[in-house]
Formats: sequence, C-alpha cells, structure tokens
Amino acid sequence: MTNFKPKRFALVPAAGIGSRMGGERPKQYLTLLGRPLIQHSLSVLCATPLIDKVFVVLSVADREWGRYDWSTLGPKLTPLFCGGASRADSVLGGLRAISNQTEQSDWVLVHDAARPCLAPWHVEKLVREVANEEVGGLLAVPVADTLKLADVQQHVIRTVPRDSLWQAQTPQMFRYVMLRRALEAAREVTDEASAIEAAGLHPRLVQGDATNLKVTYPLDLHLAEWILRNREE
Ligand SMILES: Nc1ccn([C@@H]2O[C@H](COP(=O)(O)OP(=O)(O)OP(=O)(O)O)[C@@H](O)[C@H]2O)c(=O)n1
Ligand SMILES: C[C@](O)(CO)[C@H](O)COP(=O)(O)O
Repeated sequence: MTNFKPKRFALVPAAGIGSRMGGERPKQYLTLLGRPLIQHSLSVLCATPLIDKVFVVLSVADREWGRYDWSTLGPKLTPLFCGGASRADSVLGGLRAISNQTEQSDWVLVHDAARPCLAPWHVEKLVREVANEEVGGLLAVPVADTLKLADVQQHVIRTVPRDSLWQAQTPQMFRYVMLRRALEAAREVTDEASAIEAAGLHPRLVQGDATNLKVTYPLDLHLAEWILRNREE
C-alpha cells in the first residue's frame, strides 16, 4: 500500500492594482519596514515547514516583481504571471497553472498578498484545525461591533444582530480539486469560501485575530507597520 500524504501549497494572489490605496504602485509593492509589503507574508509562508511550495499570482503586465531579489526566501517560491481581472480570476488562473504539480487531494492555502501581518501561528492554527475537516476552512474573526443596515442616504434602517457573524480573512484552505471546481462554477465571489459555499458546502471558521488585517486604505499601512514592529517573535 502506498503511504500517500497530501501536500500543502500556498497560492498568493498579487495581481491587484490597489485602487482604494491610491498609490503610484500596486500596494503589494509599497515599502513596509524596508521591504516590499508582499515579502512579509511570503517570508512566513516560505519559512514554515507546513507549506511545501509557495506560488505568487502576478499580473501578466507586472513590472515590479523583477526589480527585487527574492532568493533569500529560498527555493519554495515560484511566480506565476497569470493574474486575471478579479481576485477570483487570479486564484483560478493560479490553480490552473499549477495543475501539473498537484494531486486532487492536496491542500491549497490562498492568502492575500495584501495581508502582510500573517504570523506563523496563524498558519499553524489554520492547518491544525482544518486538517481533519472534510471541506476545508478559513481564518476569520467574530464581529465585535454593533452592525447597522443603511439606506442610500446613509440613514440606519435597522441594527443587524451580530451573533454568529464573522469577518473572513486569509489564508483560506481547501482541497485543490474542490476549490478549482467551485471557482469554475462561481466566478463572482470575493473569497474562496464563498465559492465553496455556493457549491452547498460549509467551510470551518478558525478564529484568527485582528492583526492579520488587509491593507486596503492608506491608514492600514500604518497599522500594519505598527503591528509588525510591536510583534513579539
Ligand atoms: N485582479 C485581481 C485583484 C486582486 N488580487 C489580489 O487579491 C488580494 C485582495 O484584493 P484587494 O485587497 O481588493 O486588492 P486590490 O484589488 O489590489 O485593491 P482594490 O480593490 O482597492 O483595487 C490582493 O492581494 C490583490 O493583489 C488579484 O490577485 N487579482
Ligand atoms: C478574501 C478577503 O480578504 C476576505 O476578507 C477579501 O474578501 C478580499 O477583499 P476584496 O477587497 O473583496 O478583494
């Protein structure tokens, strides 16, 4: 009998333009503590023994990646110049590009390039808690604020009960074949879990924390810098 052990691959969509950030360069290349923003999470993903390979999905028009030396991150890292028009298109393009390197049951951990404060313990907790899940799962945090439903004039219609509401983060961890099929069937989604849900399945929520923020607006870059500076290794 063969002792087949599924591998774990990280897939990092990094083909966005960062329109809400409004910078001169896509936000994944903005400088954060002296390094391109994307390098922070790539370092964590490349360093952990829990991940076999790390694929970065870049725009076909990317002119920034080649300006940096990535060799310090080691041999696990491979850029794929196959990004699409949306995040979901980029992830699907990446999954297709690695099809000859994956088995159906291998795990794929999709992580936003725009979340630079990913810590080793985030990855460890996700992998540990999802390992025995049939469907897969994602890091997320329970909603802490009171939620208001608004009309177009920005007046409150009503308060929405926040019980059972979580904010999705990344990484999101699913089996290669399940994720690819789900994304091929549901392209208008903003995360992988939504595609899996559209297939009628129920991903596991793994509680992360607010430090794994997504850099979306200029203030987020300052928050990310503060988090990384003050993190105890
Ligand atoms: N066509 C796209 C759009 C987004 N992304 C990636 O998906 C992640 C999350 O997306 P978001 O924060 O929305 O990034 P942008 O699309 O770059 O930002 P914006 O929506 O403000 O333009 C980012 O790492 C981004 O690079 C991608 O790979 N391909
Ligand atoms: C995947 C994600 O990071 C979960 O919070 C998020 O949905 C991606 O953000 P976008 O702005 O919708 O691309």
